[in-house]
Amino acid sequence: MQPVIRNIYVVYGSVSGNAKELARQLSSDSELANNFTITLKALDEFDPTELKDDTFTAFISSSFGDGEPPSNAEYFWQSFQEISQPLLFPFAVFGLGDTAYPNFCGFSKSLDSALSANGARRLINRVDADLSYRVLFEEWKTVLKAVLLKGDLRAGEALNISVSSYGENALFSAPLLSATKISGTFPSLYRIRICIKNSGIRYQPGDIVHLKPCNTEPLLTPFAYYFGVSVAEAERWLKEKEIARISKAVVRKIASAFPNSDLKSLLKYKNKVALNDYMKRHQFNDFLTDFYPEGTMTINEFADALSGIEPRTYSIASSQLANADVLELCVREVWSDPESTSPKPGCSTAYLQSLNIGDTLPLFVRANPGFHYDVNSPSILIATGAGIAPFIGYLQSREKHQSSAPCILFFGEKHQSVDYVYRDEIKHWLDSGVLQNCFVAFSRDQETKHYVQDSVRQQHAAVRELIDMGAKVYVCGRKQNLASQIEPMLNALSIDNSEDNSGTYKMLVEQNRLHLDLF
Ligand SMILES: Cc1cc2nc3c(=O)[nH]c(=O)nc-3n(C[C@H](O)[C@H](O)[C@H](O)COP(=O)(O)O)c2cc1C
Repeated sequence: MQPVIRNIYVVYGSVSGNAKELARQLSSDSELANNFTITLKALDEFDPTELKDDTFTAFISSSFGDGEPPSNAEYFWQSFQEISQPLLFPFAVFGLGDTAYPNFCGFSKSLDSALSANGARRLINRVDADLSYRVLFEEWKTVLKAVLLKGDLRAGEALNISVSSYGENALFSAPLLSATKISGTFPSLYRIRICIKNSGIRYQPGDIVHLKPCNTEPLLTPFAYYFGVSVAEAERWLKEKEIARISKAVVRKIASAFPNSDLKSLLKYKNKVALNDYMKRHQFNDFLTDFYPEGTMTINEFADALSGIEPRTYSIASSQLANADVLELCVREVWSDPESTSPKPGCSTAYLQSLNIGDTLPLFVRANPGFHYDVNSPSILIATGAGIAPFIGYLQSREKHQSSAPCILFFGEKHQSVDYVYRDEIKHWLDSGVLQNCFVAFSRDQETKHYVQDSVRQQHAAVRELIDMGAKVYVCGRKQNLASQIEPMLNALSIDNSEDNSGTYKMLVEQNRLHLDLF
């Protein structure tokens, strides 16, 4: 016979207060309070070895870092590892987390299995809740009451409401809603709209989509020719292999299995720059024809040496506040050696171009907390090209929040006539006061190149004013174009005639007001 439960401990681990609020709510439930003695504690104040089998413990905790305990559960978790005696009490775990983190509900999952491994009796199946935790909490509470007040143990064993998280080994298949070319200068930008309805995916502007493409006909055909097989056969061996991006590790593997003197020389340290340049401008089919006569290796020997396709990452270009079921991307097409007479599409470019509306894209979303937007703070957004993507999400969320903190946008591209992407949306945001100003820099519209950093310098007074108001600065664009420009661009804003001209950049970094997303 199971011992009678007389007491309930509600213990929580919480940083920003979500788990604590749920714990408070549970501990003050009148039906439970009428039947049990209830104690509410933070996990760090709780000693599980004190509990007897007449005390049910409800663990409610979030996860932080890489699926680690929140700060007020760290001491508990460390002491827990040292417990040697068996635990006898009945328990249930309700975890709060965010599916955008790779280790979704990592701490509550570890806690649930460690309690059970130490002998504690799980009365209710664990719940892994995402940001919509309130709805799941109500369901959990109903089951908890059925178990504790009515002795309905089956209800606890049958509960199955956890949110599953997506990752590299559990991709969500998201139907394509539309793919529109939105800029003219080659290589172009595309606006991709994807349906995430019923996925449970929650994201914030600034977060990242990992898309796992596969190789399609334009990439597979040259391999079919080279190996003398059908495209279907090439697809069978190479569909999921990284054939568009050459990596040193794979080149070394092939060179060691199939020695070649030219390749051996290229792999020497002194030829590092030449090798990097070769890898940047070529794909593996060029590599095969450049170094190996046909017949040197079979398609399966070649496939064995290759690695699997790495997911491609893109900044999300939308806010879920604007549309919870749709996720947007702003993607630049990739061609190897775009200046040559016969550029070849990258894997993801060819893959996206092969899709029809309604086809599904395998993906997952990861949080990027360093680039989340603070709607309550004045802000300066600086983007080049596809770097506009997260800022579209920021501006959508500003609109929904009716943010009154001022915001200005700088955007750089090549030609105003064909590359001014999101022009209508920007105009709407300017007209409606969501955005206070937008300064554009089109580099190729005049004799001397004019870049986004030149616009920032020109608008010195407006930028300085916002910085003095405490503005946060967000910069997104290609590393190659922007990385070396940011520090001088911001330091040029330091007060005129000031002796210390290194002030603004250092100050923004020290105050955590400079957010960079360079790709
Ligand atoms: C910096 C940071 C790191 C986080 N790391 C994780 C994580 O690794 N796994 C997870 O599931 N959730 C993670 N989260 C999400 C929190 O667990 C989630 O927001 C939770 O609702 C917070 O609850 P609390 O207010 O009780 O602490 C993280 C949140 C932040 C801000």
